[in-house]
Amino acid sequence: MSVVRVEHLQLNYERDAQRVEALRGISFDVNAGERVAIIGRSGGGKSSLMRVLSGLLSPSAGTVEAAGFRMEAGRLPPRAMYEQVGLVFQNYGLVPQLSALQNVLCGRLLHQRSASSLLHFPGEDRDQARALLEELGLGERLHTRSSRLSGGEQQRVAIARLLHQNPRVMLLDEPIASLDVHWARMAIERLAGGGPQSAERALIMVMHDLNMARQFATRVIVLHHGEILFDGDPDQGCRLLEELESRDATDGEVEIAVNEAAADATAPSDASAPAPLPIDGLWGKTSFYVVLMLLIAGLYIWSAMGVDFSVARIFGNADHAANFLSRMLPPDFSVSANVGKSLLETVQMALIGTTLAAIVSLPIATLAARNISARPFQVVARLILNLLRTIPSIIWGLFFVAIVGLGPFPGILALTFYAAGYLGKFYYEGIESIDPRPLQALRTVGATPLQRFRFGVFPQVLPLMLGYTLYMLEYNVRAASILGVVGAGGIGFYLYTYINNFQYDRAATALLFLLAVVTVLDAASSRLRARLAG
Ligand SMILES: Nc1ncnc2c1ncn2[C@@H]1O[C@H](COP(=O)(O)OP(=O)(O)OP(=O)(O)O)[C@@H](O)[C@H]1O
Repeated sequence: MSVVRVEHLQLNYERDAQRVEALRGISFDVNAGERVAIIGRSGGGKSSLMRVLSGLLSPSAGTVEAAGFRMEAGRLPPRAMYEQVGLVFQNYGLVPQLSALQNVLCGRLLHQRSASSLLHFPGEDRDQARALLEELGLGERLHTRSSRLSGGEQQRVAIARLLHQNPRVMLLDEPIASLDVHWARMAIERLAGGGPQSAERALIMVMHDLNMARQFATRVIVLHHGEILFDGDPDQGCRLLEELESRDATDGEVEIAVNEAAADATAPSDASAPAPLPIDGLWGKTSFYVVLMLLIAGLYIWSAMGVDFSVARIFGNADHAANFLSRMLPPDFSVSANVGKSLLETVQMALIGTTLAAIVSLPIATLAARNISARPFQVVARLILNLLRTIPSIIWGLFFVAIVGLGPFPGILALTFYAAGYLGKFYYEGIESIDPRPLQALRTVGATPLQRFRFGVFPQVLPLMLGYTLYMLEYNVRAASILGVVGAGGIGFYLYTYINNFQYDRAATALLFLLAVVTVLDAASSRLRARLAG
């Protein structure tokens, strides 16, 4: 009984405004119980075929039917197909920050319908995932982050995930390339299912190792330049490819020899003679840089004149500066109690403001990220974040003092709004920089968009987000220290009052306290951020 039917399948890519025909109208059927190896030279279209069979790309023309689900031009399959069709990616497609066990559990995402599955998987699923990993020799690595596993171990985790998904059609893009013969045999036998299951399953595997293809496949398809060159007996197919490869290798040698001869013939007779200097080009470049430097210098002079910038004014008023500094010393520590209390309030404001900003900005950033959100949401979310960022925290402070009155509360709101603008930008840029391959893999286990965010995006971006949030906290302590100027709480109130009343020795105490707190916080935050980055 055929479980995969491919008819006149074409797949084109666009590259540099040119059409690349990766698959040129191929047709074949695969029956339950078959183990088909797709082999061929590099660029022949093997991975492209896998992407279409797994529903990651829709055909440019022709149709594909996998386990009863039909795909055609512009039509991707429904999520339900992944109950029947699964894929092991060439690059494994594991989420690097999740453990081996968690990655395998992702194979069951299609079956997890309750919201609680975003936090934990049922015990039965966990037991089965554990057993699969033990079977594949990874019993000691259950809780190891997949990024810390070797290539062969990662490949076995990806195979265990597919086994946990347990589809009828198993697609495998070089599934055993990193495995030794023992684990390769073990994995293929396990995938084929053994017993009654083997009659129901179909394995379609891209393979580079022809010995493995001979050993493990019941049928071989040779893909060459997007066309099927051969479909049938494994030994015959592998021999054909070997011939093709040796013929191409010989052609290559001839080509290289011909090219070398041609290069010799055109080489200048005195190879050691220096090449003449392109005088015109050199002068052109130099004059360009001279003009550029003059323009930049002009820009600085224009700006300095515009703001009446004068070095003489700094040095000419040195006695004022000395007077100002001398009045700060020695600091008046009699105000330590008040200053200490307001400094504590400053830190509390920054802590609450930053936390609220992180909570507010995460959903907005998710909507703003190009790789996971739709265009209209991106535009609106980015506009909101731009607006929040454009207004300085002190102006937000003024707004909120006018709305809710004096005290630290409007200060917290000001910090929340201002920091949310920055954090949102940092977060969405972080989300856009994640590795897209694990997300694709989660699509092929039938994960919902929310599940893809929870298990694919969030673990990848979390260390980065925590780092940014800590950095924002550092920044917010400084920002909170000035909000008191507009009556929005914190140490700024005392700083402003002391300076206005010419009590510079008291202001010095407030500044020293602030410096101490900021220094301690910076050191702690840098350490934490370094650990998160590692
Ligand atoms: N995203 C893409 N955009 C443009 N062209 C692509 C893209 N992916 C693949 N191609 C082109 O399509 C053709 C088939 O590529 P494909 O990756 O399917 O080959 P392959 O047989 O899997 O190669 P390999 O054995 O090296 O992995 C190649 O010419 C390749 O350059």
